[in-house]
Amino acid sequence: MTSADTNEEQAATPPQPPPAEITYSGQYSVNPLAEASFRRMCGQIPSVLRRIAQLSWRTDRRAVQLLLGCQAVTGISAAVLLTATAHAMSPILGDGSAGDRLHEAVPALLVVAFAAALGRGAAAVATYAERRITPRLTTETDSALVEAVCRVEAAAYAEEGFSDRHEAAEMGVIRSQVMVADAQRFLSALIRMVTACGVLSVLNPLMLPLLLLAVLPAGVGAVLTARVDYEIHYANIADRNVRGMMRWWATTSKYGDEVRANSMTDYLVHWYRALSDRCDRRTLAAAPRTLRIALTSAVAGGLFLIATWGVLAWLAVSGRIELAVAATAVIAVQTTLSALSQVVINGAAVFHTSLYLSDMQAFLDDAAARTPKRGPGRADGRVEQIRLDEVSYQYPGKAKPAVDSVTLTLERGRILAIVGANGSGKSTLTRLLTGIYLADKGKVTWNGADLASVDPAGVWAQTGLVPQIFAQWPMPLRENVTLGQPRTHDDGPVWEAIDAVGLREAVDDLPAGLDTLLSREVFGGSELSGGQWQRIACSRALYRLPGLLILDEPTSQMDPRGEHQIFERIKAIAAGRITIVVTHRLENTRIADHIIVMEQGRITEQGRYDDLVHAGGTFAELLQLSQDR
Ligand SMILES: Nc1ncnc2c1ncn2[C@@H]1O[C@H](COP(=O)(O)OP(=O)(O)OP(=O)(O)O)[C@@H](O)[C@H]1O
Repeated sequence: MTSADTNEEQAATPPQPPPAEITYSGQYSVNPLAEASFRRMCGQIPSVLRRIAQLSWRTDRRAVQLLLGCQAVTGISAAVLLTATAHAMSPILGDGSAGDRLHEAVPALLVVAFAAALGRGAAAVATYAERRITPRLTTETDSALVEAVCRVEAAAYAEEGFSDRHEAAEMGVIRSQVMVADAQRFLSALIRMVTACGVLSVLNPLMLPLLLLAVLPAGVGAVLTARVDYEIHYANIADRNVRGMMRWWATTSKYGDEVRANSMTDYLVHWYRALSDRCDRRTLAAAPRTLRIALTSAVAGGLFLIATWGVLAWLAVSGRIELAVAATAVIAVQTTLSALSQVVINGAAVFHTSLYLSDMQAFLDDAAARTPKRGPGRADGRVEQIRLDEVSYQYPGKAKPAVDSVTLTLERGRILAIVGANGSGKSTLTRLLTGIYLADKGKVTWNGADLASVDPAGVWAQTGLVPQIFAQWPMPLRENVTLGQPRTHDDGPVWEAIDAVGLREAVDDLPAGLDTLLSREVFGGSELSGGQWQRIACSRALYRLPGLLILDEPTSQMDPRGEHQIFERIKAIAAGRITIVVTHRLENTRIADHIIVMEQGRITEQGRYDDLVHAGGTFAELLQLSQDR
């Protein structure tokens, strides 16, 4: 092929398609702030301070007490400092020699120095207290979020907006790293400001309203800017969510081979950049608005500030206040101004935090409401029989049920095989059998108890599941088998499970045997092959000695020896449990006592292997196709 051919071919190739436009959708797509008034937004600050205080109190009471104590000391020292300054001014600006004036002012100046030192000391201790609270508060918030997601009904994952709201809630965790510091700075600035204002209003009542007017525009500006930031955050949630997922898929070593050998790097980078650009575009589009807000508030604030200084000069020049009082007023104005700007900056930060905390709390509340609450029933005793009566299940947003009016009885000691085309509902059926999903119609019973009213923990304690796509936990091999639920103090049963799947030799070859960390990415970790991982997945289900053993394509990655060994094992232990095998390798269904064939969510054929082979139905057709090479 000539280079001209190559160029022609390249020119004919369509450009890289952009990432799909995904919007944070459904009932949660409405920005809660869009219609909120400025007053309502400011009104959120006290309630978020209360929330932060409650969270901190639960984390470390003593540190909170220390923090509050420091705030009180800050207020007292600020008041003492200004009052002592006023006392020092009279002698300093009075008559007499410089030495005499200074001498007379010394006691007041000493008080000033002491109050300043006390204020600084209180600030340092407050920072220490905040640093005691923040890490644990963040960990607590983060862990609560992880736990909430792990504990919801599995059906929630398929619901509209669930993962986007999870992403939005993550921002609350990030924000929790700064919220105590923001709240602490806000409170201490507020205390300093109130104190300085008090002193100022004693000196001259006119000064205070003017000063408030000087800072008010900055406050309004900061809150409006926080509102714009939140709007952008809100608009970017869906893209950020997808970008986060894409980042993991693109960079995890698990898919490294596929990314490279299928030349996906360029497209993935293009995707990632395109999503980031989309987020940036929204952010940049808002920049003129924030600039307008900043300029307007600066101009308004500046005008009021000029008025404040003008009034102070007029009071002093016209002799309405003494020079000493005017000098103290200058210091009080400066103190109030700096405290006020801190109040505004940190108040806006607290307000900003409140937005993300509300998202996080809403998600946590929603997740708590979605934990399985199925009634007081218990699935006690070994499971002897599972029955499905006219069971149907439809995924949210899907037009047709994934499982449609299925009736079936499973008995202990028997093996059921489920076969059928892709998407015919086999995996969904296993989720219904185990109560991972609850049926929309009909009922599933374990030993006669309806799963809709039974605590699922008891059901899952009796279940061993090898799913089609199984987890490869970055944990030591032992925990990959026991899943953190050891049956004995020794490793005997672990080795038994490993022997059952023919993995002893491979484990012996690992650098630390059962202690080997199964994660190539971690220093000292090792990696297994795909088939070896699948054997681990089988061993963990066997290790549980479950009453219900479900194997969904358990040997798809195994060599024939491994596959044979697993099926021999399934047969050998079948007497003590209900066994379900989902498979596309129809030869493997020979071990089953009963086979069901699923099509579009329904059971269309059932019987034993020999009957179905000669029935001339779907099973026979699929078997023939699998042998037609
Ligand atoms: N989490 C989900 N959310 C929405 N729809 C789903 C979900 N999981 C499965 N489905 C849909 O339900 C139907 C049945 O899927 P299921 O996974 O049960 O099929 P299957 O028979 O196990 O397929 P396969 O042989 O490919 O594993 C399919 O149409 C699928 O698109």
